Amino acid sequence: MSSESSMDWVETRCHRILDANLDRAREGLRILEEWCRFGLERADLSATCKALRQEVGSWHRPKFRQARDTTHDPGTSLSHPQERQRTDLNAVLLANCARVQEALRVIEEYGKLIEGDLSDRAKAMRYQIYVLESQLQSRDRLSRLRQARLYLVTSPHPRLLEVVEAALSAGLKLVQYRDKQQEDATRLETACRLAELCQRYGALFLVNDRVDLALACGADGVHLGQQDVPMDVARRILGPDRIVGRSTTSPEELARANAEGADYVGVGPIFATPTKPGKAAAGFDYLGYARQQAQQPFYAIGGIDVSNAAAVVAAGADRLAVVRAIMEAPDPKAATAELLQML
Ligand SMILES: Cc1ncc(COP(=O)(O)OP(=O)(O)O)c(N)n1
Ligand SMILES: Cc1nc(C(=O)O)sc1CCOP(=O)(O)O
Ligand SMILES: [Mg+2]
Repeated sequence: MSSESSMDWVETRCHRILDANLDRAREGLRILEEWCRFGLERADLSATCKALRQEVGSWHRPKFRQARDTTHDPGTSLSHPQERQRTDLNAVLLANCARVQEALRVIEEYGKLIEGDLSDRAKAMRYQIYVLESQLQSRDRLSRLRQARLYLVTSPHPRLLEVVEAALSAGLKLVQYRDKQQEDATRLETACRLAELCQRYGALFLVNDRVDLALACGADGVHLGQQDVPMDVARRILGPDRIVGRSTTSPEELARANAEGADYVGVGPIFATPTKPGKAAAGFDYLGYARQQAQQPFYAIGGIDVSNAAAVVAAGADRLAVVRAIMEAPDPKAATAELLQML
């Protein structure tokens, strides 16, 4: 093969690679656009996806399409089990964000051999997709939070991961790691393991009190009490895309949580509880008040289990947070399933 033809040979194959990845990027953007438009009903996000998709389309030169040779493409029959698996909507969004990012990375690299401007534009767009992914994750976190009716707040347990996994296997979708005794190194390690476990089950994972630990383990958010850092500090540290919850026990505390834009609030303790000794019950009166006044999802908490969950729901709670009802259950999976059934 002469050097000229070998150059043509490489160039033709680079055109094929660019052709395939331009299609891949456009297809992935279309999938994200459909959720933004019909799922989130977010005109701004769907317009962003549409504009990005149109721009990628404008890069698709005829010479790239002419290089297409699907018949001899060995990749058409290749597949990986993970490509067929989508555990939930979030997995669809994440997989297609990754698909677009990878395609743009390929266009950026091979574009350097063909068209420098194309490479630069692919690199710039890739960073836009990272931002879009965070926005989708944030919207997704809040929509997943709204769907989560049962909230497990953990307590120290010799087989903590096992208990939490049992509850996750029953369909639990919201976990908060709460441990006031351990030293930080152990808490960080446990938080990281719980974060990984929850991600595997498509559940949201938050850390109690400690914004630093929440940041370090990549948690979906943090739960703040009345004595913890201000909400704006937590958001500045975690970024705008994470969930920040606040405990409330009174109309004054609820008003403050509403004003500071808490993503959700705890409402309790409904009943006095040994898990939080010394805190008087706020009772059904405050629960009824919160139902009227809360401007965000609220979780009734404090002394709740299967024996009184129906009464708490009847008194106005749509969502429940529990510690002992699952952490101290002989069968955490069954206890979780029963509570979910009641919600
Ligand atoms: C969902 C939920 N609601 C309330 C609390 C209590 O938080 P806080 O007031 O910070 O008290 P401690 O949990 O820190 O003892 C919570 N953790 N989760
Ligand atoms: C962690 C916590 N916060 C509360 C509040 O009212 O803010 S009550 C509580 C403990 C709830 O434990 P159990 O489900 O075992 O009663
Ligand atoms: Mg606290």
